[in-house]
Amino acid sequence: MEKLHRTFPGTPPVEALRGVGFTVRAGEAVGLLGGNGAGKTTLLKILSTLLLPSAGTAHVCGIDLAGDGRRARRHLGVVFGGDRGLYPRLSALDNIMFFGGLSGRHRHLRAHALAALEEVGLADRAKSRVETFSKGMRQRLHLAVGLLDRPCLLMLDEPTIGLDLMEAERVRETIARLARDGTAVVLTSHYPTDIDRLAGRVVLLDSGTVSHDLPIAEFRRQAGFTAEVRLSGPGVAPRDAAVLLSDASPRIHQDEKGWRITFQVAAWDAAVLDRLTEVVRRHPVTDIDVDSPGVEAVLRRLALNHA
Ligand SMILES: Nc1ncnc2c1ncn2[C@@H]1O[C@H](COP(=O)(O)OP(=O)(O)OP(=O)(O)O)[C@@H](O)[C@H]1O
Repeated sequence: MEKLHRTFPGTPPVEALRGVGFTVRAGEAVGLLGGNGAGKTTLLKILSTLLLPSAGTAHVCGIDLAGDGRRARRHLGVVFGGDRGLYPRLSALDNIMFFGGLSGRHRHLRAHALAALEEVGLADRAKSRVETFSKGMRQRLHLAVGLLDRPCLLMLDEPTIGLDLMEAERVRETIARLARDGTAVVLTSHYPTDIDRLAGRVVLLDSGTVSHDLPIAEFRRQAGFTAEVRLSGPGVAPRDAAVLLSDASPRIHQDEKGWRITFQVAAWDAAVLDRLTEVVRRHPVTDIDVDSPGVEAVLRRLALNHA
């Protein structure tokens, strides 16, 4: 994508995209993030040829999306979250055959449809009506439709929305496998876990422009700390522990079961470890949890800086 602009007419006009450009390589999964109204859906619509940009260009597998949308579409897969866009009274196989037919694919359609169902773990339910499917199964069927043409670019808009933990994980596993096998993936999600688990890179949109485009490890470093540590123990929170850790802004939580002190480590070094050891030596610490910052911590920090 290069310098993509999209303005929606109105008074005043809305500039949804203001010069967005980035590249997604084969086998790369990019997490497309941004608050409500940042421009994610507009961008996905342009990339799936549903909307033309006001200016700028985008290519998929070397094909100009605006110039030859029909040919480009054969290389694109689009998966939206939620229940939209399936025919409940048709079987899974008939749904996928229908959408395959619409995209102009006729040769070996049935065999490809069955292979896509196999890929998402629905082969044994191929003949069942979609109205008998759980949300997770419907979402996997959406994925199967998106996979039918073996797209080189797969776009997923909130692919795990409304799914339980197990189903969300199954969907994520399928997406991760596709990226490993060489598909370029662009994924939006308001669930940080999706991005943490899947994205190799994060592109953050802010009011229609790219504010961050970083490998995931570097994006996580924007959180401003290396680790969050939680110490807990029985009884009353030790005051000197908070003093020992004072430059790490410790937060103390006390309840009837005991205490918990949470603090952030900017960078691990001997001084931090010494102070931690001192707390453990002086007090009956029963648990130490250490977490690296995830995407959520970064987004929280950026939102705070914004405010
Ligand atoms: N058809 C339209 N007509 C007018 N304005 C629109 C239209 N579609 C989107 N917009 C506006 O463009 C901006 C970007 O919207 P978009 O839906 O792309 O954001 P988003 O990042 O997908 O947000 P969300 O996370 O809430 O889905 C918003 O200000 C929105 O109101």
